[in-house]
Amino acid sequence: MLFQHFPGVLLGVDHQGLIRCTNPQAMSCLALSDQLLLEKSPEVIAAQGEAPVFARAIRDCISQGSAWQGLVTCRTGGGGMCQMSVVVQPFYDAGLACLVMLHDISEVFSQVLAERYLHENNETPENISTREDIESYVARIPGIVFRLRQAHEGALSFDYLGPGFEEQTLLCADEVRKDADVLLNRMSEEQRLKLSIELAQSGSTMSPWRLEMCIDSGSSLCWFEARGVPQHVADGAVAWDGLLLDITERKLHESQIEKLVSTDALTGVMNRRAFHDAAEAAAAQAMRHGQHVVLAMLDLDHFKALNDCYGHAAGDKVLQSFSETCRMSLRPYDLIARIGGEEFVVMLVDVQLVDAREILERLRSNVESMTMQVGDRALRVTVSMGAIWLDEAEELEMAMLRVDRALYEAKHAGRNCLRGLSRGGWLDQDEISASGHEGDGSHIREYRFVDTFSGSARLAIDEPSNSLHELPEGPCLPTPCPNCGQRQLRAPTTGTPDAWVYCGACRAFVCRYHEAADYPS
Ligand SMILES: Nc1nc2c(ncn2[C@@H]2O[C@H](COP(=O)(O)OP(=O)(O)OP(=O)(O)O)[C@@H](O)[C@H]2O)c(=O)[nH]1
Repeated sequence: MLFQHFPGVLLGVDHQGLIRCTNPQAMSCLALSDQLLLEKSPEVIAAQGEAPVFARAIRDCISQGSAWQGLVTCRTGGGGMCQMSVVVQPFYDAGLACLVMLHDISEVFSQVLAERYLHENNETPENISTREDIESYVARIPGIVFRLRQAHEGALSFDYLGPGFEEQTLLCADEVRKDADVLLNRMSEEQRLKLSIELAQSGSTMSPWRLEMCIDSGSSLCWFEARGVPQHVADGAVAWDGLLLDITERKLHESQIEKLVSTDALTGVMNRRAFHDAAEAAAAQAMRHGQHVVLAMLDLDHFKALNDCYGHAAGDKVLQSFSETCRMSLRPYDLIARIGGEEFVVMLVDVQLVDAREILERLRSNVESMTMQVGDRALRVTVSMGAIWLDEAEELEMAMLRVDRALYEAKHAGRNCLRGLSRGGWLDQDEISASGHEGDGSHIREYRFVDTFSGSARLAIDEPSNSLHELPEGPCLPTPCPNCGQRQLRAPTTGTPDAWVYCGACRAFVCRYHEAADYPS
């Protein structure tokens, strides 16, 4: 009985997930015969790209008894497509595990229009039995039925907005009907643009469209899945019959799952996988805008000993406090991730190079002064850090290798310190010192970096622009070094009288260019 008279397509699915029975509407609505459907999985009727969601809904229904409602673009026997509202529900009878109920939303829409006609004219169209029938039919359809019309000049208006719109969107249906912008203005710029692209494509190819959109009701954010089927209407304009389905709960669930898989459970910071994606995106964006990006690797010192002495639970507590200190010491848009047991990475985006050193130093010192109470003891830890700034177009994997070497240097140098790496080699922190040179009233400060990796020297000038100037590998000056007498003085080829001159023998900046070279005074 139920199968014969159900006002839509019904598929009975067994415990293996295969269709066991259908109703006559499968043929009349989808033009699919029993031969094509029986013993197949229900997702065979779903259009490409839609099948996985549909298959999962059926799997979950069979294994967990959970029901599902959604919209699926289905293939019809004639080679066409249609938008079906789908309900998957457990059904333990006659060897079945669940029922799949499908309603064609265009069909629903014509029923809705018929209902309106019925209401306005107080007449009964031939194909409709009673208003109660239609109302109960429409009530079974999940979502808000609409007809959206686009006039020739592109203006959008709603011919029809079904019941439930006001409760779900908290917007006044009458106002939205008069002016679609009342609804569209609640969407982000990006989603409005997506919608207009979908509508333009759908209007020109007369194919269905589908979009997930977020509507800001003022007091909350609601997610909807919208689908529309186009048709030409009387005045030659295009109208879409469609459904808005509230998917807020699903979106919330998805974002919780996303958070779970991207977050380190112990510390709440990002895990390695999430960091990789976020760091690549952040670095690419910063590079596009000409901003500096600094990557640092942090490793707690003697953590094994701490675990051995005070127990794993105390170690866990230290990791949590350490993460919290990182969060508090950095800006909200800097990235922090735990990539191993007691190993973390930090990415500072849009940072001036000299500031980066100060930020990381402050973090190191905050960790040093942090105390954690374990029983009657106050524990202290220290952290070693390696830091590099990212080169343009450098792969993140390569940068991770470089920063790992910088961290190794920090451990090697006695721990609880920061070591950096220039483009060519190590920046030995002990050698980094502000020379106090203030230019002539300008804000130029000079830093000395001795590159112990390659043995050559670099001169970094902290100008207001924070740009880094490397000492070119120019020829030796003929003058001997005022310190050691060796002839190994080098100066920038663009050397101004006040530029620093580096002695390869002393491995230090020893004098100004005009003091060393035959500079015309
Ligand atoms: N409590 C706790 N310990 C962890 C966790 N993950 C890794 N560890 C421990 O962290 C310790 C890391 O030890 P090592 O790699 O030898 O490093 P270290 O003792 O910090 O020495 P240095 O890095 O050289 O200063 C190991 O004992 C791991 O068992 C965790 O989630 N919780």
